[in-house]
Amino acid sequence: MERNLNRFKFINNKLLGRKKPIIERELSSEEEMDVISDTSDYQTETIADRNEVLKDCLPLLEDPDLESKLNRDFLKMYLTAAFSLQLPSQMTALDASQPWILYWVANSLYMLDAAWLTDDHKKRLKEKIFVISPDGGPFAGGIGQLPHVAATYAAINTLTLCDNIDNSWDLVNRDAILNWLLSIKQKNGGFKTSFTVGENDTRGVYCALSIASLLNIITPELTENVLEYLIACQNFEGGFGGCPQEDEAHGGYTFCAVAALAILGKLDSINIPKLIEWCATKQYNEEKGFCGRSNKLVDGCYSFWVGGTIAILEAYGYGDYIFDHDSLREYILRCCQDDKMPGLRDKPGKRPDFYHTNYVLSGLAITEYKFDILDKTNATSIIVKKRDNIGYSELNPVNPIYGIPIDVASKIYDHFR
Ligand SMILES: CC(C)=CCC/C(C)=C/CC/C(C)=C/COP(=O)(O)OP(=O)(O)O
Ligand SMILES: [Zn+2]
Repeated sequence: MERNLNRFKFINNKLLGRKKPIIERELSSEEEMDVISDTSDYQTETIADRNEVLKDCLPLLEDPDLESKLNRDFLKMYLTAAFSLQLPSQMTALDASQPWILYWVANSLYMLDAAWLTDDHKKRLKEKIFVISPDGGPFAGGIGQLPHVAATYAAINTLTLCDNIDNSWDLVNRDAILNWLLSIKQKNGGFKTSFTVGENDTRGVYCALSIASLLNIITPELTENVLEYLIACQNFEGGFGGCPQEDEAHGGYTFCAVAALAILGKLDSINIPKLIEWCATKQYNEEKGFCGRSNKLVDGCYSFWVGGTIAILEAYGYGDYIFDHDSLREYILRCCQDDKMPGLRDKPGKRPDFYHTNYVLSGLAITEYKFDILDKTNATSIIVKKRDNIGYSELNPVNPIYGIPIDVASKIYDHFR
């Protein structure tokens, strides 16, 4: 047993993960019948971790006294407190992510009820963004920091949610943002996160294209080689890794690649059936929610990263029932909220936070609507219909490509055209 454990640790540490060689074999249909996933004899860290999660989730999923209902008022209290209370000191770790916090809070409030994001909130959000970057962009994560593509994405989404309060959309320096995006563009079609430094992966591509399409500053120079870069990120699993020809498929990087392809109007350039299969297999039967990578743990934020990817596919006509909507709702409503702690969380045992509140809520909104698109060359022209026979949490529908409500995305798009 001890020997086995060491062997599995060796396999886990040295062979699994990003360096794992890929072995694919076609099975005959008879062989397929014999393949039963039976891990009962083995104990690996992965299996032990998942069993712990199941121990926490199953009682909540099966509790007859627990109601599968969103506690909207509790969430409102949690989100509005962000405007009046000093944030806890542990949040200094997010010092370079200030526009992200603003976006998560504003977006969550707006999804719950557009009127809950008041004009006073909007003015304060807008002021904060322009205090960080008084020149109107590109935007940094905090005062005195370098402009960053993810901070600029979050800042533009926040200003979009603020609905041009005090004419703030016209204070955005679109020329400076375009020139800066071109300065972080790489020859291989990717984007670095900052000028000369930072990561180059599908997050950068998505943020750059999302910003540029909302502000109407997309040029041929900006999109040169981007399609080739994204196509090369889809791997044998069907999902997308962060970088071309390199990475394990991951829900976050897959969302970024698929949303970027939608903005380019090029979803038909990838292997859609494999992508659908990969997305569908990220939902666990037992926990009912999504994980972000094969054999990893369920996490509420993938309700959006994977659920949003599926909603994009649905909008572009690639299928209506790629995942089990009712099951995801059960995971979200029973395992991601708690009547003692406001806010939404990754999984039972974790503390709620603004990031998970935003993406779990966005995922919940996605379960309640059917997605379609009016004009495939305009990613803000997504439309929705309420799904039949599914619960309703009175959430404003989200445009899954931009991660903001449909109405505000199309409003800023129209403003700059
Ligand atoms: C717009 C933008 C910048 C989007 C970012 C998308 C993205 C990459 C999201 C992933 C976030 C996440 C939960 C990472 C955890 O990885 P992990 O390895 O700790 O967790 P795992 O075990 O679930 O894979
Ligand atoms: Zn998460």
